Amino acid sequence: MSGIKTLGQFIIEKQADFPYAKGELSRLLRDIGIASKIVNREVNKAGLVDILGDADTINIQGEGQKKLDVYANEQFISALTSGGECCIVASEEEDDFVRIESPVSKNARYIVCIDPLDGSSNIDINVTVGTIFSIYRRKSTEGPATLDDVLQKGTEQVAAGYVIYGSSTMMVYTTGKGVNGFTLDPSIGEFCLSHPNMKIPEDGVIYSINEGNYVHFPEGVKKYIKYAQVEDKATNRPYTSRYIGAMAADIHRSLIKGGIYMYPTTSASPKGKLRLLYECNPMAFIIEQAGGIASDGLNRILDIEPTELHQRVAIFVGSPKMVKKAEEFMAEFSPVEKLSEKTVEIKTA
Ligand SMILES: O=P(O)(O)OC[C@H]1O[C@](O)(COP(=O)(O)O)[C@@H](O)[C@@H]1O
Ligand SMILES: [Mg+2]
Ligand SMILES: [Mg+2]
Repeated sequence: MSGIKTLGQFIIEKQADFPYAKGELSRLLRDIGIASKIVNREVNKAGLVDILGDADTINIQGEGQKKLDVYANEQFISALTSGGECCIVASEEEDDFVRIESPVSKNARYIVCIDPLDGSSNIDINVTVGTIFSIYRRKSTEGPATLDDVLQKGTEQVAAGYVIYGSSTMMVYTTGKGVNGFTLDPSIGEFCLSHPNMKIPEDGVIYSINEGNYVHFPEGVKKYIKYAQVEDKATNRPYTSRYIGAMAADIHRSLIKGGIYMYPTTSASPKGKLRLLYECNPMAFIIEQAGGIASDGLNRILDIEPTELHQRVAIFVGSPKMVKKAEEFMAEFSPVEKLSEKTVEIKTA
């Protein structure tokens, strides 16, 4: 056979990295791969069938759902239900976590957190969208899995990945032993290893942020953006600005080319906009595994203790040199510091 290695073959080969594992995680990844191929099929013909546009429903986040948000959510839950390895799915599109109670999942011990369709506002205009997922092991096997099993820190992830439905369709994932990327070959209907052992460049020249929110950004972010725009040949500035509006795609670009992606707090979203469980933790795990950094501007994303299912958080993620620089600005101008300065002012007045 040719030198092609399919996702299925790769997963089986990597099973040897986990000698005590029974293949459940591999089967879970396989199920996610299958659902993503079904979603890919619909995304690719979205303009031809009645699947574009709004679903006329609102999710728990208060965001209008697209028909494809709903469709992708159903496909992933259905694949994870019939696969038998998942006991709970926590989805961005569901108000509460979904407990999987089928005869085949009786002994299932994995939790999947998922953003079934990321960047869904791109779908109507034929621009890249994605899927982001994160996998945890249940804390205990006693009784039914609970919310406590879902609310684990990002450091507890056993695997995470994303799929981007772009000019080609790719799945990128990690099980904590590096990052590998697979491109869907439509002629054989298989994800094939195309980007082995992915490493993010140490530095980059692309910054990615929704600059329309500029006036609402914290001072540290405003200062970083100005820094990015100043001419300085020694540090390759001014940087280039790029923003697709689908986190998975924007971070994928950083992973390949180097760069920083930021979604800070704003006055409209004082806790940040992106979701810790479905978006930030999985992308942070992948980027760290590729040699990058992911923080909320001051603290490592993976160390944040989740307290609620749909928790939001600020994120600065990408090439280590760029994220460290942005963190320097955040530390210098953080509200915490400002608050203490203010306290001093009040005390001395
Ligand atoms: O339009 P904004 O505010 O820049 O937000 C874009 C961000 O929101 C998201 O689209 C949220 O994803 P969903 O489509 O899953 O809700 C991110 O992927 C993206 O980076
Ligand atoms: Mg999203
Ligand atoms: Mg989504």
